[in-house]
Amino acid sequence: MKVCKFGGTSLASAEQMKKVANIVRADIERKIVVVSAPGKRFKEDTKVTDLLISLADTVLTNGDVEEALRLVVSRYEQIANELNLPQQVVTIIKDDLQSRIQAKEEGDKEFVDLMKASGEDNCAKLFASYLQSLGVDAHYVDPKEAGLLVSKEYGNAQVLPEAYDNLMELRNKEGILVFPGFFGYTHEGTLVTFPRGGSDITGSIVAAGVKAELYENFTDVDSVYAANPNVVKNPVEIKELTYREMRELSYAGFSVFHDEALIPAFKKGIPVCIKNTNNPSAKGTMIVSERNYMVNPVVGIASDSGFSTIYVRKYLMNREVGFGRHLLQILEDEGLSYEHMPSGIDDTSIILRGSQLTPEIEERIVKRIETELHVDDVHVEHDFAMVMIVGEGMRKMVGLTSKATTGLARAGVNIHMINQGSSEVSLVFGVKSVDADKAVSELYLDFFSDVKSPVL
Ligand SMILES: Nc1ncnc2c1ncn2[C@@H]1O[C@H](COP(=O)(O)OP(=O)(O)O)[C@@H](O)[C@H]1O
Ligand SMILES: N[C@@H](CC(=O)OP(=O)(O)O)C(=O)O
Repeated sequence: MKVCKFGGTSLASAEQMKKVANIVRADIERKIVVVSAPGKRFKEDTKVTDLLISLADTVLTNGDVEEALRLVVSRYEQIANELNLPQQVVTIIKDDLQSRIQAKEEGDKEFVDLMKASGEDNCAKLFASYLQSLGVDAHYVDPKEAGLLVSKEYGNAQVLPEAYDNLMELRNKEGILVFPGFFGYTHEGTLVTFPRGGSDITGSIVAAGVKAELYENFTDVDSVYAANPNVVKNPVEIKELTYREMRELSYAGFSVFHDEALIPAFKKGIPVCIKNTNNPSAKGTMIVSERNYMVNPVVGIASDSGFSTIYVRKYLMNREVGFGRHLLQILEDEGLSYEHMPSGIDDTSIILRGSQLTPEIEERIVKRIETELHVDDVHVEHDFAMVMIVGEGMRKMVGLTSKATTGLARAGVNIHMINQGSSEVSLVFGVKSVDADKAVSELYLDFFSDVKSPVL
C-alpha cells in the first residue's frame, strides 16, 4: 500500500486535479491520497490557505466578510465547474465555511486554525467527489473519525503517539481514501493545525500509521535539487538522500519537503519519494536510511533567512557556574526556542528565529540579561541567514571547511558564525541575509561544478 500526498501546486486548478486523478488511478497500490488546499496557479496568485487566513482576520476585525468569503468560494467553484461537478459540491463548501465563521467566539487562535484547516478539508471533499464522478470508489476521510490526535498547540501541533494505532484501521477500509492534510484533533475534540506546509507532515503520519510500503510526496519539481532552483540555475538532481540529510536540508530552506515530516516516516522505516505531478514518469528523489555516502559526500547547499542573534559578553564567563543555564532560563521564561549557541571564552551568541522577537520581548530579555547576569555587553542583531552544507560523507572529507570559507571569501561574503554539529552531517555559516543567495551560488560552484551527470 502506498500513501501519496499532493501539494497545493498539484491541486491548484481543475487541470491539475485531472493530473492527480490520473496518477492515483495509474497504480492500484495508491490507496490513501492526502491533499493540501489549492495552492498558487501562477507566481502572483494567492494560496487558498492565505485567503482563509485573511478571511479569519476579516471576521475577527469585523471587516468585509462577504468579499473575503467570495474569494475563497470562487476558487472551489471554478475548479468544480471545470470538473463538471454538481453545484451541490460548492453549496456544501459554502455552508461549511459559513458554519465555521459562526465559531468566532471560540478564541482567536482556535478560530484561525478552524478556518485555515477548511482549505484542505473542503479540497478533500471536492477531490473525492471528482474521483467518484469518474467511477472510482473514493471516500473522504474525516481526521477526527480516523483518530489523528495532536497536541493543543495552535498552528504548531505535534502528533500524539496513540494516533498511529488509530490510523492503522484505515488499512481495512475499502476503496481510495482521500484524507485532508494539515490538521488533527486534540483528545477534547478541538481542531489544531500543523505548522505551515504541514500537509507533508500529515502524509508522513498516515504513511507511518498504516505502515505503507512507500510515502510518495507529489509536488511541482522532478526531484530535490542540490540547491534551490530559484537561486541556482539548473542545479543537479539528487537521486537519493538519507532521512538525516533531508531533515537538515529542509530545515535549512529546501521548502520542497517540510522538515518535521521526516520523523514519522523515519521512525517506522517508510521510504519517501518526492515526485512531480506534472511529470510523474520522472523517477524523483528517494529518501532512505542509508546510501553510499562516498559517491557524493556533499549532497546539498541550503539557506534560510530570518534569524536574529543575541550577543552576550562577560569577562571570565567561562568560570561562572550556571551562567549558561541562567541565560537560557531567561529565554525559556519568554517562551523562546533557539537554533544555535556558538561560544567563546568570554562571550556567547544565541541564534534564534527572529519572528519570535517582538520589540517588547527583545527589550525585556536584554534588560534581564544586563541586570541579572551583570554582563559587559549584550545586544541583538537581526537579518541573518543560515547557509548550510549537508552530506553524510562530510565527516570523512578533509579540507571541507577550508574549501567553503575560501569560496565565501572569494564572493566577498562576511562569515559571522560557523557551527559544525557533532554529527558532522552539516556545516552552518551565519551570514547577513543580503549575502545568502551569493553564498549559496558560490558554494554550489565550489562543490558541484565538476559533477558531470545532472543526477547525483
Ligand atoms: N532544493 C530544492 N529542490 C527542489 N525544489 C526546491 C528546492 N528548494 C526549494 N524548492 C522549491 O520547492 C517548491 C515545491 O514546494 P511547495 O511549493 O511547498 O510545493 P507543494 O505545493 O507541492 O507543497 C519547488 O517549486 C521549488 O521552487
Ligand atoms: N495549505 C497549507 C498546508 C500545506 O502543506 O500546503 P502546501 O502543500 O501547498 O505546501 C499551507 O499552505 O501551509
